[in-house]
Amino acid sequence: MGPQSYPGKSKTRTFSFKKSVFDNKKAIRGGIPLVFPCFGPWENGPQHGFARIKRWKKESEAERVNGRISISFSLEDDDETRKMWNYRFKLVYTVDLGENDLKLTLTINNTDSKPFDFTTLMHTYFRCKNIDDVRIQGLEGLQFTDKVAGGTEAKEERTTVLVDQNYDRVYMNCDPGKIKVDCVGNGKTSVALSLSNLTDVVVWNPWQEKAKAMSDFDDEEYKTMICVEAGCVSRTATAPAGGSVSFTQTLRLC
Ligand SMILES: O=P(O)(O)OC[C@H]1O[C@H](O)[C@H](O)[C@@H](O)[C@@H]1O
Repeated sequence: MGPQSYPGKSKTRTFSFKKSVFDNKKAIRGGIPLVFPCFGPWENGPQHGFARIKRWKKESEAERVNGRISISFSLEDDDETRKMWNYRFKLVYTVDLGENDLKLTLTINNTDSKPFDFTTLMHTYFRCKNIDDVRIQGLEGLQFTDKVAGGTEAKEERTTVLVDQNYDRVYMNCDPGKIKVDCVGNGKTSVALSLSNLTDVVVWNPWQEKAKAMSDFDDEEYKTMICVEAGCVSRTATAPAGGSVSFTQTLRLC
């Protein structure tokens, strides 16, 4: 689940795929799916966990304050989630939209009497006019795991990252206020990320061959999307019994 479009200045900035259907079985490809409690392949359940395929409830009515609109949704454990992962929890996701920014906060409440470990991520799909123009700033000097190269680690040397092939990298220990994605939306827009507790950023585009093999991906759609996903995935986070942990990403048009 996640906002399916980000209508800053009346233009759609995030991306939804033509072939995506929400059926509670498979994740939607587009918007900002929420990954929890496991990023990547998961031995107990579906890839990236169950949060993105479950139907969430409205937690509060939409509220308009000082030109912003905000609404919260929640997801609690049920028989199905406990079969995969035997913990009680309540996730609260707050979407707070201003004229030029979108603030997304995921709070993971552990309602159980034992602590649990998890990984989580906001899997943002940005729409772009042309992937060849997209540039990502703020990754220079970071260690990354290259999943396409079998999980090898390397250091990013470039000040500006462009994606021109099958790309799946987990950048670690990111500066929470430095990452910026240029030339998204209409091709002239930049979006700056401001992160709290989300220390990793995954950059993903499956490129031509891999996209062709994916049933919910049109053959040419890889050219008009880039995923820049803020998460806590290279290490697990812990929610203590009865406690909570919050993660925030703000996307600001600049
Ligand atoms: O196809 P999905 O389950 O939605 O995952 C899409 C992608 O998500 C992340 O970016 C992972 O790093 C990739 O390895 C994965 O392929």
